[in-house]
Amino acid sequence: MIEASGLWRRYGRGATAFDAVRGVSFSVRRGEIFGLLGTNGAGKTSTVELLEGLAAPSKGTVRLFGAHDPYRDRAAVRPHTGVMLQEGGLPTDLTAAESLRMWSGFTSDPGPVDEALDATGLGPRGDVLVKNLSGGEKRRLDLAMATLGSPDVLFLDEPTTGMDPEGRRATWDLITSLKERGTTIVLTTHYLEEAERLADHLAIMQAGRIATSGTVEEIVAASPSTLSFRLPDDRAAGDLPGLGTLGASDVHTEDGTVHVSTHDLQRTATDLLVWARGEGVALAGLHARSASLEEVFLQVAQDGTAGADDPAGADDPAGADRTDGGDGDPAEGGTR
Ligand SMILES: Nc1ncnc2c1ncn2[C@@H]1O[C@H](COP(=O)(O)OP(=O)(O)OP(=O)(O)O)[C@@H](O)[C@H]1O
Repeated sequence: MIEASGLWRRYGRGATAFDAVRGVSFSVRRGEIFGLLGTNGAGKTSTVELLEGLAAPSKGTVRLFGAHDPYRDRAAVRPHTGVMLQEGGLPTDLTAAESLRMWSGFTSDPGPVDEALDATGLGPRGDVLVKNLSGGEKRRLDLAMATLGSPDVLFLDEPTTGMDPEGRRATWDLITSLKERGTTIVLTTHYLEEAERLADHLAIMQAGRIATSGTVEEIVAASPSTLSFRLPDDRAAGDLPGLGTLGASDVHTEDGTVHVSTHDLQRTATDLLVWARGEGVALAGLHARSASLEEVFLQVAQDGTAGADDPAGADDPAGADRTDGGDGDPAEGGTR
């Protein structure tokens, strides 16, 4: 349903040019939820706007529904897509229900407004002016608008930011039910739990690039698992078998607890326990766990920071061949 190949997005030109997206590729199949994660400024929104057809890439291609360029074939693509931007820009002097009714007029095949209000938990707030809705309620209204036309592809940019835990869970349920009806969804989020719960596969962006991608299991499996324990007072980490013997990648001690990192948890745990039994050593508080998505995310953020001072486009020898903000084409200007 979505194919992004070698996407670049450059803001500005000349000395102030900045490549916010630097060679991003991925594909999303029908009925999948694709999660895009990354630190602030990593390039998520800049990427999603290219998928939405709000701007053209400086380089690379986007195809929706097999053959359509969402920027050039906007008229064909737009009726089948739903977009929830990070900032909705709703008219503030309409009520929630009036906003949805107005939006119905722009939407092909809109569903009933009452259903959209109920599905997003706004049923009792339909007659409230948008300017009087809370931040979380406005996000719900944005979501109601994005889903009003039962889109085949739905773009959700940080859909639950500002929502309370109940609203977040209700939104997760709604997103899950949309997926069950076959909607293809691209989701950006800062909530790792949200990505873990919803996304079939995800990518973590850093400094305009995809640092890692796959299912949560695949992403986490690439990072080491950890065995933690305390040794008796008369023992130190140096007494343990060597890294090679344990199949471990690192051993370090922090506040009296030994942490052993390994990509083969079963082997390292077995070898460690066999050693402990042979030596008559008790491993107090022994704890084994796989890496978490949070650890991988933090690792990517750290590595990316270290390498983020590349000059814009330094590894793009051809240079971006189109720029945002030029040539009198309003859609190519910065959209925010
Ligand atoms: N119109 C613009 N002109 C110049 N730079 C821009 C423009 N829009 C975005 N940027 C820059 O591009 C980079 C990526 O921004 P983007 O909004 O895509 O990041 P993001 O991953 O969505 O961040 P966040 O999680 O904070 O929403 C940032 O450094 C941002 O300052």
